[in-house]
Amino acid sequence: MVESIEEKREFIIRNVRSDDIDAIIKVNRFTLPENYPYYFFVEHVRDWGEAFFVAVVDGEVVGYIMPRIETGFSNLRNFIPLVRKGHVVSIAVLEQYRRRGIGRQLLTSSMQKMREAYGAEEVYLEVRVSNVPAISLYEKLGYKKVRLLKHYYADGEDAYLMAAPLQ
Ligand SMILES: CC(=O)SCCNC(=O)CCNC(=O)[C@H](O)C(C)(C)COP(=O)(O)OP(=O)(O)OC[C@H]1O[C@@H](n2cnc3c(N)ncnc32)[C@H](O)[C@@H]1OP(=O)(O)O
Ligand SMILES: [Zn+2]
Repeated sequence: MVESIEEKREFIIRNVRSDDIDAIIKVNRFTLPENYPYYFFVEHVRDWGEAFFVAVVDGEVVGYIMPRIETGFSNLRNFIPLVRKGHVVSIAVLEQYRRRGIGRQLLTSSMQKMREAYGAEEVYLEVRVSNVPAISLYEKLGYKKVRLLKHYYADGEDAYLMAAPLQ
């Protein structure tokens, strides 16, 4: 019998740097149909870099979370003034590195900084209704489905808008 001793190499989570952008774009193109122009990544690194994290294994970027901060109506509470909201624009982990806690740690690190560095009181995102792995991760971290966004994606699929308080 051949035994496979595949060691799971350790990952680190660190803040994004400008020279990570090419690697982040590669991860994004491998993992998601929602892609963005180069300058979009540059602006998010520049403006929201304290809450923008990458996961690195053996010096290679294998995952990222790209956030922004917005001011608008609360997704969680009615009849209150405008709030600062973290918006998870995109999160992804290369397939071969999934299910070892990277996505969870990217999300918790970013949510903490949304509050500490930018004063966000809540966080939200959109996710395909068929994306069971991502929805499971979000629910584990306290997100609730607050709205159904019909035909949100270019291919016609619906999205859930999911949101969580930051504390
Ligand atoms: C706002 C947006 O960007 S929406 C789009 C989200 N991104 C994508 O869909 C890209 C493709 N998918 C991915 O990159 C990954 O699957 C991610 C980012 C969603 C999750 O990354 P991972 O590193 O695998 O997550 P992680 O290992 O931290 O999982 C944490 C928990 O989420 C849940 N979860 C993760 N993957 C799955 C799955 N395939 N099935 C069920 N539950 C899952 C589990 O509860 C898991 O905990 P457990 O492993 O102890 O059971
Ligand atoms: Zn969004």
